[in-house]
Amino acid sequence: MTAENTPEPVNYTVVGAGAWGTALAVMLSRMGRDVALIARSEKKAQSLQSLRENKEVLPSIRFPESLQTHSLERDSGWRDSVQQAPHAVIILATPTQATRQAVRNLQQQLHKGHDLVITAKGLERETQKRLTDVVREEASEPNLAVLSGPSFAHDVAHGLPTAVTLAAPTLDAADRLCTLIQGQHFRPYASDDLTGVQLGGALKNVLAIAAGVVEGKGLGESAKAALITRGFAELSRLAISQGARSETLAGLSGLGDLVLTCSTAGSRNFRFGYELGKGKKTAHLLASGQPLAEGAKTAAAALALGKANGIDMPITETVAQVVEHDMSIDDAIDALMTRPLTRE
Ligand SMILES: NC(=O)C1=CN([C@@H]2O[C@H](COP(=O)(O)OP(=O)(O)OC[C@H]3O[C@@H](n4cnc5c(N)ncnc54)[C@H](O)[C@@H]3O)[C@@H](O)[C@H]2O)C=CC1
Ligand SMILES: O=C(CO)COP(=O)(O)O
Repeated sequence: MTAENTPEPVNYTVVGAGAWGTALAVMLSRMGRDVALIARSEKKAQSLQSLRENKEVLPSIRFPESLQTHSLERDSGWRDSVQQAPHAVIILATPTQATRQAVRNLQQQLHKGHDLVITAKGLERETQKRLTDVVREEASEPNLAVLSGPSFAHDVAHGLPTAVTLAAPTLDAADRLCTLIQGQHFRPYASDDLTGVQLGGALKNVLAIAAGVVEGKGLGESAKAALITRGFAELSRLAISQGARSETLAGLSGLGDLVLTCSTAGSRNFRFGYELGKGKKTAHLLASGQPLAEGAKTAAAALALGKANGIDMPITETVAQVVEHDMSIDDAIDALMTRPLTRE
């Protein structure tokens, strides 16, 4: 290949140095790509850079040499690198409720032609908006995509086989990004259903809290199977009312992720629900530094979206009552089991 047709190297920047951002940055850099992982604070960036691992969330996962860490607090030159790159893939791995603020912070870097990949799973609490809408309000230039699906940070960081959905406005755009984001054991499937992929990821977290409650309260495996099935029905009702396609919801980013997070204490949403099932209250869990459980903030937003669209969401409503208003688990069970009988 001559110098003229050698493709320009892609700039990879991952914003948010928590579990998911770190796992994705490690996965991408293991493929020999240069990756910048951007922490919120300079102190965190320096600690990651000197330890070469993220001890708090992914202990003993060594950073490949091609992974460098920087921060939003100090411009060590990474902002210019993104700004001047002919093509950058910027992966946003901050929590849902921090997404708007994170995009505002990156506005100078978000050029036309750059790809911005959203990986958070939730709805903005105040507005009930999906994150593509939130990001569009703050930055209209970059190409938007969404990465979602059954994928624990821990599994990806350990190089275990993982399949996810990568959605973009067109299948061509999604195909192109899949080739840029795939890893040796990280397999993205292309989709053009941004709505379905986002709503599947956001709503499964609410249902995972309910599944954790079932486990914590000892309600049995039959109850859990019923919850997952009826939960999937209400997830689908809301998502389809917003324009999602049913085949997306039955895929990796919907049913796939629902099954994963409702089945194991590896999920933080499940663990949050488990503690609620054991009688703990939300305020106590938040005060004791419980790790991020996106469903706790998305439940009320999803319920409001459902109400605005005339969609019945009994499980989501019950989770919102338990999380936001300390409804007792016994009352929650009664509320669900004494609803008028209906047809499947
Ligand atoms: N951990 C996992 O297995 C997976 C997580 N996700 C999603 O990824 C998102 C992030 O999750 P985790 O990384 O696991 O959470 P985390 O709590 O481990 O990390 C979040 C990180 O974002 C940083 N942050 C917060 N606000 C920020 C801001 N305004 N600007 C820059 N950085 C900011 C925090 O300092 C923290 O390092 C969530 O929406 C989650 O649902 C998706 C797939 C897998
Ligand atoms: O989304 C995830 C796996 O696909 C991670 O789930 P938790 O946020 O519940 O840990």
